[in-house]
Amino acid sequence: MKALKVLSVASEIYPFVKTGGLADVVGALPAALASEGVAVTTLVPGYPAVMAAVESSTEVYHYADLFGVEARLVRATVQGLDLLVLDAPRFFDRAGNPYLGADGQDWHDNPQRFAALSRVAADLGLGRAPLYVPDVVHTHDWQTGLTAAYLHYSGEPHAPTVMTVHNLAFQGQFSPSLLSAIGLPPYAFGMDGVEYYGTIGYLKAGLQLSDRITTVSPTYAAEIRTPEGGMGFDGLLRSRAAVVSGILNGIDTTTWDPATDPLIAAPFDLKRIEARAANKAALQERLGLAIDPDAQLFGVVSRLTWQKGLDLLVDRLGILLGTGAQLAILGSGDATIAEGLAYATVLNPGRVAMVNGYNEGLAHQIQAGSDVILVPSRFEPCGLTQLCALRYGAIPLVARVGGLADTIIDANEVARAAGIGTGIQFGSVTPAGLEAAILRAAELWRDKPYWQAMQKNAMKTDVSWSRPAATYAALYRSMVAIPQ
Ligand SMILES: Nc1ncnc2c1ncn2[C@@H]1O[C@H](COP(=O)(O)OP(=O)(O)O[C@H]2O[C@H](CO)[C@@H](O)[C@H](O)[C@H]2O)[C@@H](O)[C@H]1O
Repeated sequence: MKALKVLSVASEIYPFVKTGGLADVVGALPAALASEGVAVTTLVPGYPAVMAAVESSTEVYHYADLFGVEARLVRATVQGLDLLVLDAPRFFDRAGNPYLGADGQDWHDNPQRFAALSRVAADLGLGRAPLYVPDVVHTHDWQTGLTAAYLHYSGEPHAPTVMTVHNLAFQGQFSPSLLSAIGLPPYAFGMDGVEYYGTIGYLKAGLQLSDRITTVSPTYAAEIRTPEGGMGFDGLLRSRAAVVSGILNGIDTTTWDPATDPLIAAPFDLKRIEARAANKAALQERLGLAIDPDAQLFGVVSRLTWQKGLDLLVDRLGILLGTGAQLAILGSGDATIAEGLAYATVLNPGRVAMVNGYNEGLAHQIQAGSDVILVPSRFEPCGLTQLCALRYGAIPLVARVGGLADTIIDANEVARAAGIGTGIQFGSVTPAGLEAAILRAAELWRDKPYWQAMQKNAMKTDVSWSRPAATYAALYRSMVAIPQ
């Protein structure tokens, strides 16, 4: 079968630039899809970290004036990834976060920066760079949403588009006065175009004008079509329900392999599950927690935002500690949430530890050494942390929302009797809901044979990219038949 050429377009990609799970998925898709006969090329902005990684490249296109700046589009293979890099120094050669300046505010020219990324993706989709012409254009999140608009308003034949929503909370809304500056015609500013509650909506444009829409779990695909979960887009998504689907994320099972992980203290697998104990002791030691094999150790690896529900944990910390448990947190983000958690460590030395920051090694150690991984999210499109937890035999305790609902089998009475169950879910994402789940976790912890059965069930769960990749490949193949 002829390899299908898919242009994936995103504002971040692991291992070069990551602020969240989007980067992990964008970085993992190419390898996962290669075995499905799909050749993915990823278009990303030329941030300093990306430019530094590019050793040699070929120029594919040159822009004398891309929304006011000069730019080159170059192609390079870096660490096995086939990249198209938008080298536009005046937009992307800036230290720090892809979206925010050192003052924590959005870069003032974000509308132009991400319009430029989308404009280039559209030019490729229109076949304007003969060195690379994709069969399908796959965009991710609001930063690439205008791609579908540029293609649509070109009025020319072009590659079909699919947009994946990793998080509906980030919508990219900008002033309508920018319409001509970002190269859109006046008639694009309507309900069936890019207009969104009086603004130009980048995510709106993608959701309205892409041929297909996916999100990262079936449950989230259903939730976003409801007023509670739609964040303003439920009506649009209901009207486009026929082209909306949910495809679960996977994780890189080579990087996340407890049998070979060089970042953890002691390797283990299904047959040597008892070796987890050495990882637990090493983690307790590293974080200054009491070295106690019997204390149930809860771990958190998370962005600290309202979405992730960690304020609920602060609220019910007393309950958790009351069961004799310990808590290890790694997170970065919202200063108020971080302060609440840091204060808890001061009050509970040896029982609560918090590391504020981004740390990959520690993330692996928390997965390998914790007994439970907490993910009390208010909403969760898919979630990767609980997938890593399954693979590492750390029992996920999760809110029953989005991809968390789809990936964890709750160890309720029926599941327990049947010997199935991979984790603990709670339905009401409130302090009381979390409290009940923590108390259930404590009770299950006392039933050691069942706890170990759960760990084994968890570790046997397929969290790889193989099934999702096959589903994406089938979707792309169904799209190349779309007449434009
Ligand atoms: N301080 C830290 N140090 C080290 N590692 C850290 C870390 N904080 C987070 N991580 C890791 O980064 C990844 C983030 O994944 P999430 O699924 O939580 O993504 P996020 O909510 O950012 O993204 C959105 O996109 C992804 C991808 O589609 C969806 O799964 C998700 O539901 C959606 O909200 C996880 O592997 C996590 O362990």
